[in-house]
Amino acid sequence: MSEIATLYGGPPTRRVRTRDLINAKVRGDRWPMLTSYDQYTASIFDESGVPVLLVGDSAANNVFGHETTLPITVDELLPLVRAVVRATKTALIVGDLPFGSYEEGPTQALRTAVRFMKEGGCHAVKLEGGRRVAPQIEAITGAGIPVMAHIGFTPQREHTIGGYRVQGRENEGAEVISDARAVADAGAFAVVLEMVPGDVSKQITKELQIPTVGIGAGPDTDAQVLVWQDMAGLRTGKAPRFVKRYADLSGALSEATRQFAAEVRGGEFPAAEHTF
Ligand SMILES: Nc1nc(=O)c2c([nH]1)NC[C@@H]1CN(c3ccc(C(=O)N[C@@H](CCC(=O)O)C(=O)O)cc3)CN21
Ligand SMILES: CC(C)C(=O)C(=O)O
Ligand SMILES: [Mg+2]
Repeated sequence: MSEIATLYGGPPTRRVRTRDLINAKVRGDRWPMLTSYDQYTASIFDESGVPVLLVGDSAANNVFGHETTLPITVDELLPLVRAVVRATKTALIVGDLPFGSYEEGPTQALRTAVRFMKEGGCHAVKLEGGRRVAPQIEAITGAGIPVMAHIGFTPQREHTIGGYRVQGRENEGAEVISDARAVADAGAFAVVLEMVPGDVSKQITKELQIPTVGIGAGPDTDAQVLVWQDMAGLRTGKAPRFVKRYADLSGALSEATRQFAAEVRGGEFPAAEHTF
């Protein structure tokens, strides 16, 4: 029995819907979310029972090699969204709106969200911000497009925030809590809490009826998300403290690559069975 089956109480015969995630919260069932940017990871995560996949603007870092998430464009992200949608059968696919594609106001935000649904084929969109983007969330959900919010540390604002910093350490997290209420009231179906103290995210999770998705927000959120290359150990170097590596893909791929290179140099590959 896969986790997807337990999420909506049956075998994996259809896509997960936002309603299933609300129902999971009512039952007290936690669920995992991962980023994905390509068909092979998407299909592995889908078949492994991850009910929600995020085609993150973090593709800027983890696919295109940028320092920050700021440079990625809608035109660059949409083909990755399409690939992930095409490769999956049951996961709900969320497309992450890039920096600059929704800040101008509700009209721009809705226009971009419609492109994600039409051209990307995803099932929901995500955008960063709390009270500030409540009008955008209202406009998008008003058109029937589910919105996942994202508050706490919002990487698209790192130049204003001043680096990667835990948010909500002052005033018992009053700012983060009021952002959480604002996005829920605006109609978001879920909210990502990034780098928020555990007690603050616990309180938000208890108060809101929509699921909370934590990243560096402690154990008490309804769901947990990680960037897949962090989770699988493909990314090397210093990872954020909230990352747990469940595999060493970097080591495995380096070893395979060295062996291939050595066998080509040594004339051992291709052998007879690889030759027509
Ligand atoms: N590979 C990857 N993983 C991510 O989690 C991620 C991305 N890319 N790209 C977009 C954003 C950027 N994020 C980040 C990036 C760095 C830290 C970080 O370095 N955190 C440190 C410092 C925390 C502090 O000083 O309070 C840490 O140790 O957690 C955190 C979140 C999360 N997102
Ligand atoms: C880390 C998650 C929540 C994200 O926004 C991304 O990967 O772009
Ligand atoms: Mg993002």
